[in-house]
Amino acid sequence: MHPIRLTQFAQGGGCACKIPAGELEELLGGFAASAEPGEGGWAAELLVGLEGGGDDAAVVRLDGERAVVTTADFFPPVVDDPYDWGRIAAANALSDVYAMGGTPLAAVNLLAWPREKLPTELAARVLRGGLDVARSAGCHVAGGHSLAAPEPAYGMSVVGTVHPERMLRMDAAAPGLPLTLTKPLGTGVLNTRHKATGEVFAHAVASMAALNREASRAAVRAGVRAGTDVTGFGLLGHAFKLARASGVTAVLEASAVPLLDGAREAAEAGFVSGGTRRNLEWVAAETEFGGLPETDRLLLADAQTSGGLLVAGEIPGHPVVGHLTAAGPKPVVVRS
Ligand SMILES: Nc1ncnc2c1ncn2[C@@H]1O[C@H](COP(=O)(O)OP(=O)(O)OP(=O)(O)O)[C@@H](O)[C@H]1O
Ligand SMILES: [Mg+2]
Repeated sequence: MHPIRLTQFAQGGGCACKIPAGELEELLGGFAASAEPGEGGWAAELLVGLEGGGDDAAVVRLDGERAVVTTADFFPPVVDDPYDWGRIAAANALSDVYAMGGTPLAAVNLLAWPREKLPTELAARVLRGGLDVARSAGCHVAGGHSLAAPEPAYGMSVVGTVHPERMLRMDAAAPGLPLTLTKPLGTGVLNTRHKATGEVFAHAVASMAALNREASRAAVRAGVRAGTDVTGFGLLGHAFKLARASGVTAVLEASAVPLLDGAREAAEAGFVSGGTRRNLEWVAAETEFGGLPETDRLLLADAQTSGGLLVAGEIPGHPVVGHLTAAGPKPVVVRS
């Protein structure tokens, strides 16, 4: 077990400590509609903003072939190892650029650190993890901001580019398309177990620290136009957001959804975060579950940290977990 258990300094955990989806939408309601330019007008055309429930990142057009993608993400420690936490947080922040089909160019660190409680040397290892993952993505880490705070938090703001006609948008999914998921679910329950017991799940760490770059490139190459990444709102929450924004119904085949080893056992043993339970509550009214058992519902709602891409289309080598139909009575249907 790690000598200093970073997860014990966090109340919540990773993407599971996001403000619940319903509350966030209430908070942001009217934010997009009220956005009128000042006297000089806008400096650039906004291609993707908060309309329709928001997307993974904001996108503004530069010209006919290039647009700028911008996003930010930071969260408390999800694992005890500082270097791994840094890698995971960076992969997660970069992921929102990949979720738009873009290429990250430069990032700046966002760091909150309880200076009296934790040694600076640990913070340096967190930043090192972030730097190593960003470098592997070909993305500069060229600055940042640091804050003394009661709880540690780390992440990045990332800027990238994307072709304006080849983005993976939340609102461009169409009936008849398959749904592909590029990483297995279960990081939420395994992180919750890690926080409670100190057991290390190396395969979950490897999955969270892995970039969504290849999946994103393959999707864009395959002509996919709609997608998102599966993070704090779980597969169900993100599938709902995609279906709602596109005006379609997402049909998920529960048995086709891959799980990390040990995820089902962790869920059955009760290592379920508050975030996951709130996800399930949020989507319950929008989802037709049939007779799907509670554990399976929780796993489909499991709040992921640095999860995979969910795209409307096929990516060779990744499982199809459902398909899209014309809008039915519910935006999400789960078949057992
Ligand atoms: N404080 C905020 N002000 C304005 N918009 C916000 C704020 N917090 C979240 N949003 C927007 O709400 C939407 C949903 O946020 P969320 O963090 O779930 O998206 P996300 O970045 O794709 O998440 P993740 O990083 O977990 O993939 C996004 O469009 C995001 O930009
Ligand atoms: Mg996202």
